[in-house]
Amino acid sequence: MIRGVTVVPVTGPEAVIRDGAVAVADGEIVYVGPADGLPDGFTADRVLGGPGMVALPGLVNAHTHAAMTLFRSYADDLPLMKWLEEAIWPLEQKLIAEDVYWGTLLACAEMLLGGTTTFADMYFFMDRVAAAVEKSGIRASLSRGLIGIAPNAEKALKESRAFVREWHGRANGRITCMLGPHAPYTCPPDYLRKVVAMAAELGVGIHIHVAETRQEVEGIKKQYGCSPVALLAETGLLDLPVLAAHCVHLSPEDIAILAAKGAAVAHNPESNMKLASGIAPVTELLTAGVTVGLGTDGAASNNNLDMLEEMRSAALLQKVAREDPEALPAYAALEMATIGGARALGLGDKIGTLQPGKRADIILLNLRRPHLYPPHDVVAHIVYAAQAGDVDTVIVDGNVVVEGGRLLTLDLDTVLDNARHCALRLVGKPKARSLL
Ligand SMILES: N[C@@H](CCSC[C@H]1O[C@@H](n2cnc3c(=O)[nH]cnc32)[C@H](O)[C@@H]1O)C(=O)O
Ligand SMILES: [Zn+2]
Repeated sequence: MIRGVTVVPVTGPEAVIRDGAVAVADGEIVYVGPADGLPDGFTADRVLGGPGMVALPGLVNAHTHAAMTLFRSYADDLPLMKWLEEAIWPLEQKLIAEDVYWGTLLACAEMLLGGTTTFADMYFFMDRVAAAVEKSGIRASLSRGLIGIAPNAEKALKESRAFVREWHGRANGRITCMLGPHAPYTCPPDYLRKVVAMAAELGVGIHIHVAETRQEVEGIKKQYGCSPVALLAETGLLDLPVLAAHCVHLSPEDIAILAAKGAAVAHNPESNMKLASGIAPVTELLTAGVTVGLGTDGAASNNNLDMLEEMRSAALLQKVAREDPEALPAYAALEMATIGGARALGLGDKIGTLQPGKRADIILLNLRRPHLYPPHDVVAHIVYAAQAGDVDTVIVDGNVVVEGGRLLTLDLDTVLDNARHCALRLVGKPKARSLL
């Protein structure tokens, strides 16, 4: 049980419970409300919380490549295609299973300590990613990245099927799976059709990068005579549950298609800013009724996995883009980082708000900090002023994994040392400013 806290359940813009309580049994939330409204005779084996603490749903990072933490600050200040083709993809050729395991554990440590309880990942060596998720105690939706034009395209598709069969629903349901065709520019329509057939057969959704850059949209138009979104609709991909990352360059028709098909978008404002990809039409997407989650993308293009910071960036970016301070208000950003992301991952019934019947993915922020005083507006504080270091407690699926700002599931020094060792082997000769 959590008590003596302010509860922000993310069930409505005004829903704030002062002196609230959240009770959990068998990993499920059984009560959310005022502390004095708890059922008579309710006893708890363990009581968390205290003055100055705020309980809210764990944050959902709706798009990342966790093991790319190993490439953090390896290649900065480049546009997407140059970054991918000249820096990242050559290094990824050298990745071994061990690297992905330690890189993912590093990401899980960073995310949990910053209040993220769920992430959507697209990468490879996914068995190792799943093992890291299982060990760290975080929740994740995992997709094996598929590049249709690569020599391993068919093999990767087979691997995906085996991966979904083995891992979907594992770790007490903390792990779910999707198929991960990388993007329309790396997966030709015929390949996408095979992915669609397999996803339908397995009963899983699809995680894909869409309309990330102007160059992508122009290339697809030239090759197929339509937009990336229209091309995906044509292959039948949008008839399945879809998590579309980026969606920066969309026409009004594209937005209408996404809305009509019920596709969800993962908005990644910091990655989009850093790679100078552009500004996603988040306000228009929300107005059209599209589900929008929030993601960091990989640490190599962000360069952190901090969802509190990402909420702030999302809100500020919409305001600047539209020259409208009322655009994407604090509560809308908080929704995107919680229930929006949960829905985008197909987990809207399970997580994303604090409500009875949902799994207990709960975080406590400590508001008794100089930069969070005085607390005029708790939601504005969470979005505009809080930092990862304010996360005190993290609960995933009813298990306490962070307490007093310390990770209980992993030995941090071991994770850091192994990640450094992997990074050093990958780059060979460190660059001048490297501290490896
Ligand atoms: N190369 C893999 C499959 C790709 S996994 C997903 C890929 O997405 C790449 N990636 C990361 N961020 C972005 C982005 O913002 N846009 C496009 N691709 C990205 C990432 O580097 C990785 O190569 C194989 O051997 O089968
Ligand atoms: Zn990505």
